[in-house]
Amino acid sequence: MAKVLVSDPIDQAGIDILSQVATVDVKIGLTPEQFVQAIPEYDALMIRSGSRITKEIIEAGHQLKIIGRAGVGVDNVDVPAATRQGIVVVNSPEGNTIAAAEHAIAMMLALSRYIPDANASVKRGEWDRKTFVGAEVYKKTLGVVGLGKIGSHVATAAKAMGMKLLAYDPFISTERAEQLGCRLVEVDILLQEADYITLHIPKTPETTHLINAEALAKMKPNARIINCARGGIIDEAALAEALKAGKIAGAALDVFEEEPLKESPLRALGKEIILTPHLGASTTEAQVNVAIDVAEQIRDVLLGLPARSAVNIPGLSPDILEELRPYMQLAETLGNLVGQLAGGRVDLLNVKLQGELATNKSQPLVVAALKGLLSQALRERVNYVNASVEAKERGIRIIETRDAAIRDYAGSLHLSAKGSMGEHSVTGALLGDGEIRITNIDEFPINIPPSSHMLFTLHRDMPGIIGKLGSLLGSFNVNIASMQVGRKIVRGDAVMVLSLDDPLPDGILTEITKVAGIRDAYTVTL
Ligand SMILES: NC(=O)C1=CN([C@@H]2O[C@H](COP(=O)(O)OP(=O)(O)OC[C@H]3O[C@@H](n4cnc5c(N)ncnc54)[C@H](O)[C@@H]3O)[C@@H](O)[C@H]2O)C=CC1
Ligand SMILES: O=C(O)CCC(=O)C(=O)O
Repeated sequence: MAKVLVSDPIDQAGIDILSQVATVDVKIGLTPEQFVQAIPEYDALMIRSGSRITKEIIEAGHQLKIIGRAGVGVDNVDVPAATRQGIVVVNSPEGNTIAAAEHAIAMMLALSRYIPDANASVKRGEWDRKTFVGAEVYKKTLGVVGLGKIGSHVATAAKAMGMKLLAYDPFISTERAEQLGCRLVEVDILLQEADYITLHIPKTPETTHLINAEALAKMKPNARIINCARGGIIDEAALAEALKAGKIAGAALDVFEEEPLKESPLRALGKEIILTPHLGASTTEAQVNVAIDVAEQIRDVLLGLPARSAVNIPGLSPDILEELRPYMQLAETLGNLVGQLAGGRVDLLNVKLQGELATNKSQPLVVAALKGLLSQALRERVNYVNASVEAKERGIRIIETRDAAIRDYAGSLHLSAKGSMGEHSVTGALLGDGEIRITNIDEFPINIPPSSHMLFTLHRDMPGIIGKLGSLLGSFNVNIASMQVGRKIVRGDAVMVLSLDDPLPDGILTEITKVAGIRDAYTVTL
């Protein structure tokens, strides 16, 4: 049975789903060293934001097939390292949207009315009504940085509270912003005009310290900023300075440059700052949602099915995959075949998507062809996740072309590869029942299904050659299952394709090329 390691607190609903297909070990609070030691025996790993999955941990996970992040941000996983190792990384893009948005709204209101400090003072036995005179959000301007799922929900709620809305998001259309009642502006305008700023962007090199001393200096003295997105988007030292100097009025932070928050000048500040320990997703509802969402994906991947929210397999959604499934096998088989014909060290793969396959949706077929091409070298180490990375690292150039003209089949795939044994091409298609047919080899027409052991020859079409080859194979005790000749003109160049019941013994290829008229011979194992 497969084994899953759960290294952060996950709702029981998720554990129950995992237990349908795997043995589940819950081990919270592992040190990096303990992680490296533990991980080799696991097929899957399920985490929240508490575990940092480094390259070292990933490289030690020899059996890992999937890392599931029960939440949105995958910045605590070294995704490139996982991709290189062929490990699918999945998340739950929507399971905690509402929880995080509501936390941001709660932070905005709590900050405006000093609720945490007022509450603490009453609990201390005080009755101080002067210190905690707050501000209304009604008719104030909220600047939303990042108008994605969470930012959109925050905008909708804030609009209902009578706030005016600005938004900064270079990847969102003006129409979408207008639909949400937001005026789309540049970041500087937002910083200068907003009374409240709320951040809902991922942490990337571009967004790291987006809110630094310079940005803080542009904000109004009455402005308050909320970060329920990711630590490090705000420069914490600069924020502490700005709050101390009264350059802005307040800040509410749920996320920090380093978590858990250690020694920090932020702790020394008063009612103008609220700090929560990364609670954005911490609602019962969100935790059930993300646990179920991610556990289902882990279960599916362990059962050999696709994941619906893989962050490192672009374009391979289950719907598209379902539609393309029969063609994926075709692409892999042809990739494997052309890779063997072209020899090792392929440096160019040309993939032509023909007929009804000539659409953008067919892009995963290129990945499948690459997977097939690399399978001789990498065996089970290559998969849909790492095929493109592996190809790039090996310097394989990929040319993808589309030709919508319908030929003999509704959709067909033409691959050509240049390698150490020259340039070779194959074309293939599917019969009505989904059976694969190789329809062309090196531009010679044939019609043959792939088989485990195949022999291809390039020869002159002349009497007696088939018989000689048959006798030679017979003398080596190799049984021929089927045979076909493809030629363009009578007595011209031709290819012969043989399906064999047995693998070819060593040395026989040299004997085959000694047969008069045979120029080249290639064996292929599929
Ligand atoms: N505090 C917590 O517990 C939680 C935090 N999060 C964090 O909230 C953030 C937002 O999550 P979602 O709304 O689900 O993501 P999303 O992907 O739906 O939205 C992110 C938006 O940011 C925009 N964006 C990307 N780069 C940008 C840039 N340089 N400048 C401005 N906008 C940019 C994108 O166009 C997108 O519209 C993420 O960082 C996520 O990790 C999410 C859930 C819980
Ligand atoms: O797992 C958590 O509680 C954190 C959630 C979060 O930050 C995210 O989903 O990006």
